Formats: sequence, C-alpha cells, structure tokens
Amino acid sequence: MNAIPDRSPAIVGVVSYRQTVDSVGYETVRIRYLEALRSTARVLPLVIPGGLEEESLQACFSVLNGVLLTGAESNISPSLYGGPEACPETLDLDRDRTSIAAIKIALSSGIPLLGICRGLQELNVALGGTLSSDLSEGEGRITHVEDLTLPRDLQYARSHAVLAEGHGYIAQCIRRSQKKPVLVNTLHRQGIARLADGLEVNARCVDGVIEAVSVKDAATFAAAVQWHPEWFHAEDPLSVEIFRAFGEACRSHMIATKSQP
Ligand SMILES: N[C@@H](CCC(=O)NCCCC(=O)O)C(=O)O
Repeated sequence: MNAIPDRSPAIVGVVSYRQTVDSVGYETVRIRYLEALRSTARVLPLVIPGGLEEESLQACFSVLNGVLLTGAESNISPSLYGGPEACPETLDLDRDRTSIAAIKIALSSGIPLLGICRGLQELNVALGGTLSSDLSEGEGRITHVEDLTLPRDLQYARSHAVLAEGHGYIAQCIRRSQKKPVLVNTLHRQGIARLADGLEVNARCVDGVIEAVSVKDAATFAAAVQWHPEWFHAEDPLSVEIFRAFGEACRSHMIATKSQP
C-alpha cells in the first residue's frame, strides 16, 4: 500500500477555452473558478487545454481526482446534438472535443465531475441530450441572458429563484443551504431542451428551465448547474455547499485510489 501524505491535495482538471485577443490565441480559465477550487473546495486545479488528443487526455486523468467544466461564452457545436447550423465564430470545437471526452472518461472511471453553465450543457450533450439555441424563444420565459451594458458585478448578481427537485447532489446542496427563496445569477442564452436519459433534474427556474442536473446512479458526485456559484464561492451558502461537496468527493476519490494496492 502507498502511504498518503496528510496534506497532499486532491487534483482537479479544469478544461480551458479558446480566446483570441489582438489576433493572438489563448487557452483561458477565469481566475474565479480557480479560486473557488483552491479556497472553497480545497483542491489543486490543473488546467487542461482544449483540443488535447485522447491519449494525452487519458494521461492527465491518471493524476486527476476530479474535473470542473467551466462556463465559456462560446456555444457547443449544434452538430453534436442535431441542432441548426451556427456561425463558426460562436463555436469552440477544441473545447467541445476535450470536455466531452473528459466527461466520458470521468463517468466511466468514477471521477467526480462538476459542470457550470456551458459545463451543464456539455454534460447533457455528452449523454445524448439536446439544447435550445435561444431560451428566450420559449413561451413564458424570463430573461436568462446577462445585460452586457451593466458593470460585471451586476451582470453576475442574483436574479431569479430556483426550486429544488428530486434527491440528486445539487438538490441536496440547495436543501442544506436553507435559504428561501434560493436566488441564483444567470448568464446564458442556451439551455437544456431534451434532457439526456442518464440525467435527472435537481433544480428548475420558476419558468421551467432546467437549472441543475445530476447523473443518475453515478458512483460519485457528478452534477452540473446552469448558474455561476464560483462568483460568490466564499460567502453564498449554496455556492459554499456545492464547492465543499465537490471537494469532499474529490478527496474521497484520492484516498480510495491512493490506498489501492
Ligand atoms: N454560450 C452558452 C454558455 C454560456 C456560459 O457558459 N457563459 C459563461 C460566461 C463566462 C463565465 O462566466 O464563465 C450560452 O449562451 O448558453
């Protein structure tokens, strides 16, 4: 048996996304996600660049105890779920490829997974679900997109209620946070249209939009939210619950795998 140093942190892979600034390409992760992992989940983030080939991604997974799929402004390619064609500038095919492969590896090997915003949409698509390319087209919908004319902290301000549903990981976090109503922020145009068979709803917006899901019968924490808990990861009770529960699952995975003969 290998000895585990007491203080060795669980390692969480964070899939980055493509950005072009002044004609130069970058693979980006917003610092807020990394801070939420380090200080609230108490794990060590390791950035995984989009576009990795399968073999390299598998090599990353040999050291990972969890995966975080962040939000990103780009949209998932509709070709992955049979949606209408989209303008190529709105897509990030490398991120799609890496995230979807990472989800499949994580779920098949019992590695904890947390998806946020685009990450929730990726989880649904990876398991065979579909997306609405513009939620505002649905009847009775409230606004889910951010107002880009506002300062950034107001764009991320809490704006609508969510209602817990079922018994999945995020539904449990919502009930433990004991806040009523539970208000979340909202910065997305797209969302789940047809839920993948392998997922269950954990929370909905008052207008019916699916706001949180978890993987049915998963061996460990495998869940996603459409809102942005990383923005208030240190002080909002629900955000703290989500990142702590994810961090605990990653540490349990590390202990279980390191103590294997
Ligand atoms: N393009 C998709 C996904 C939106 C999303 O993930 N936004 C996050 C913005 C950046 C961040 O805070 O991480 C949609 O419009 O639904």
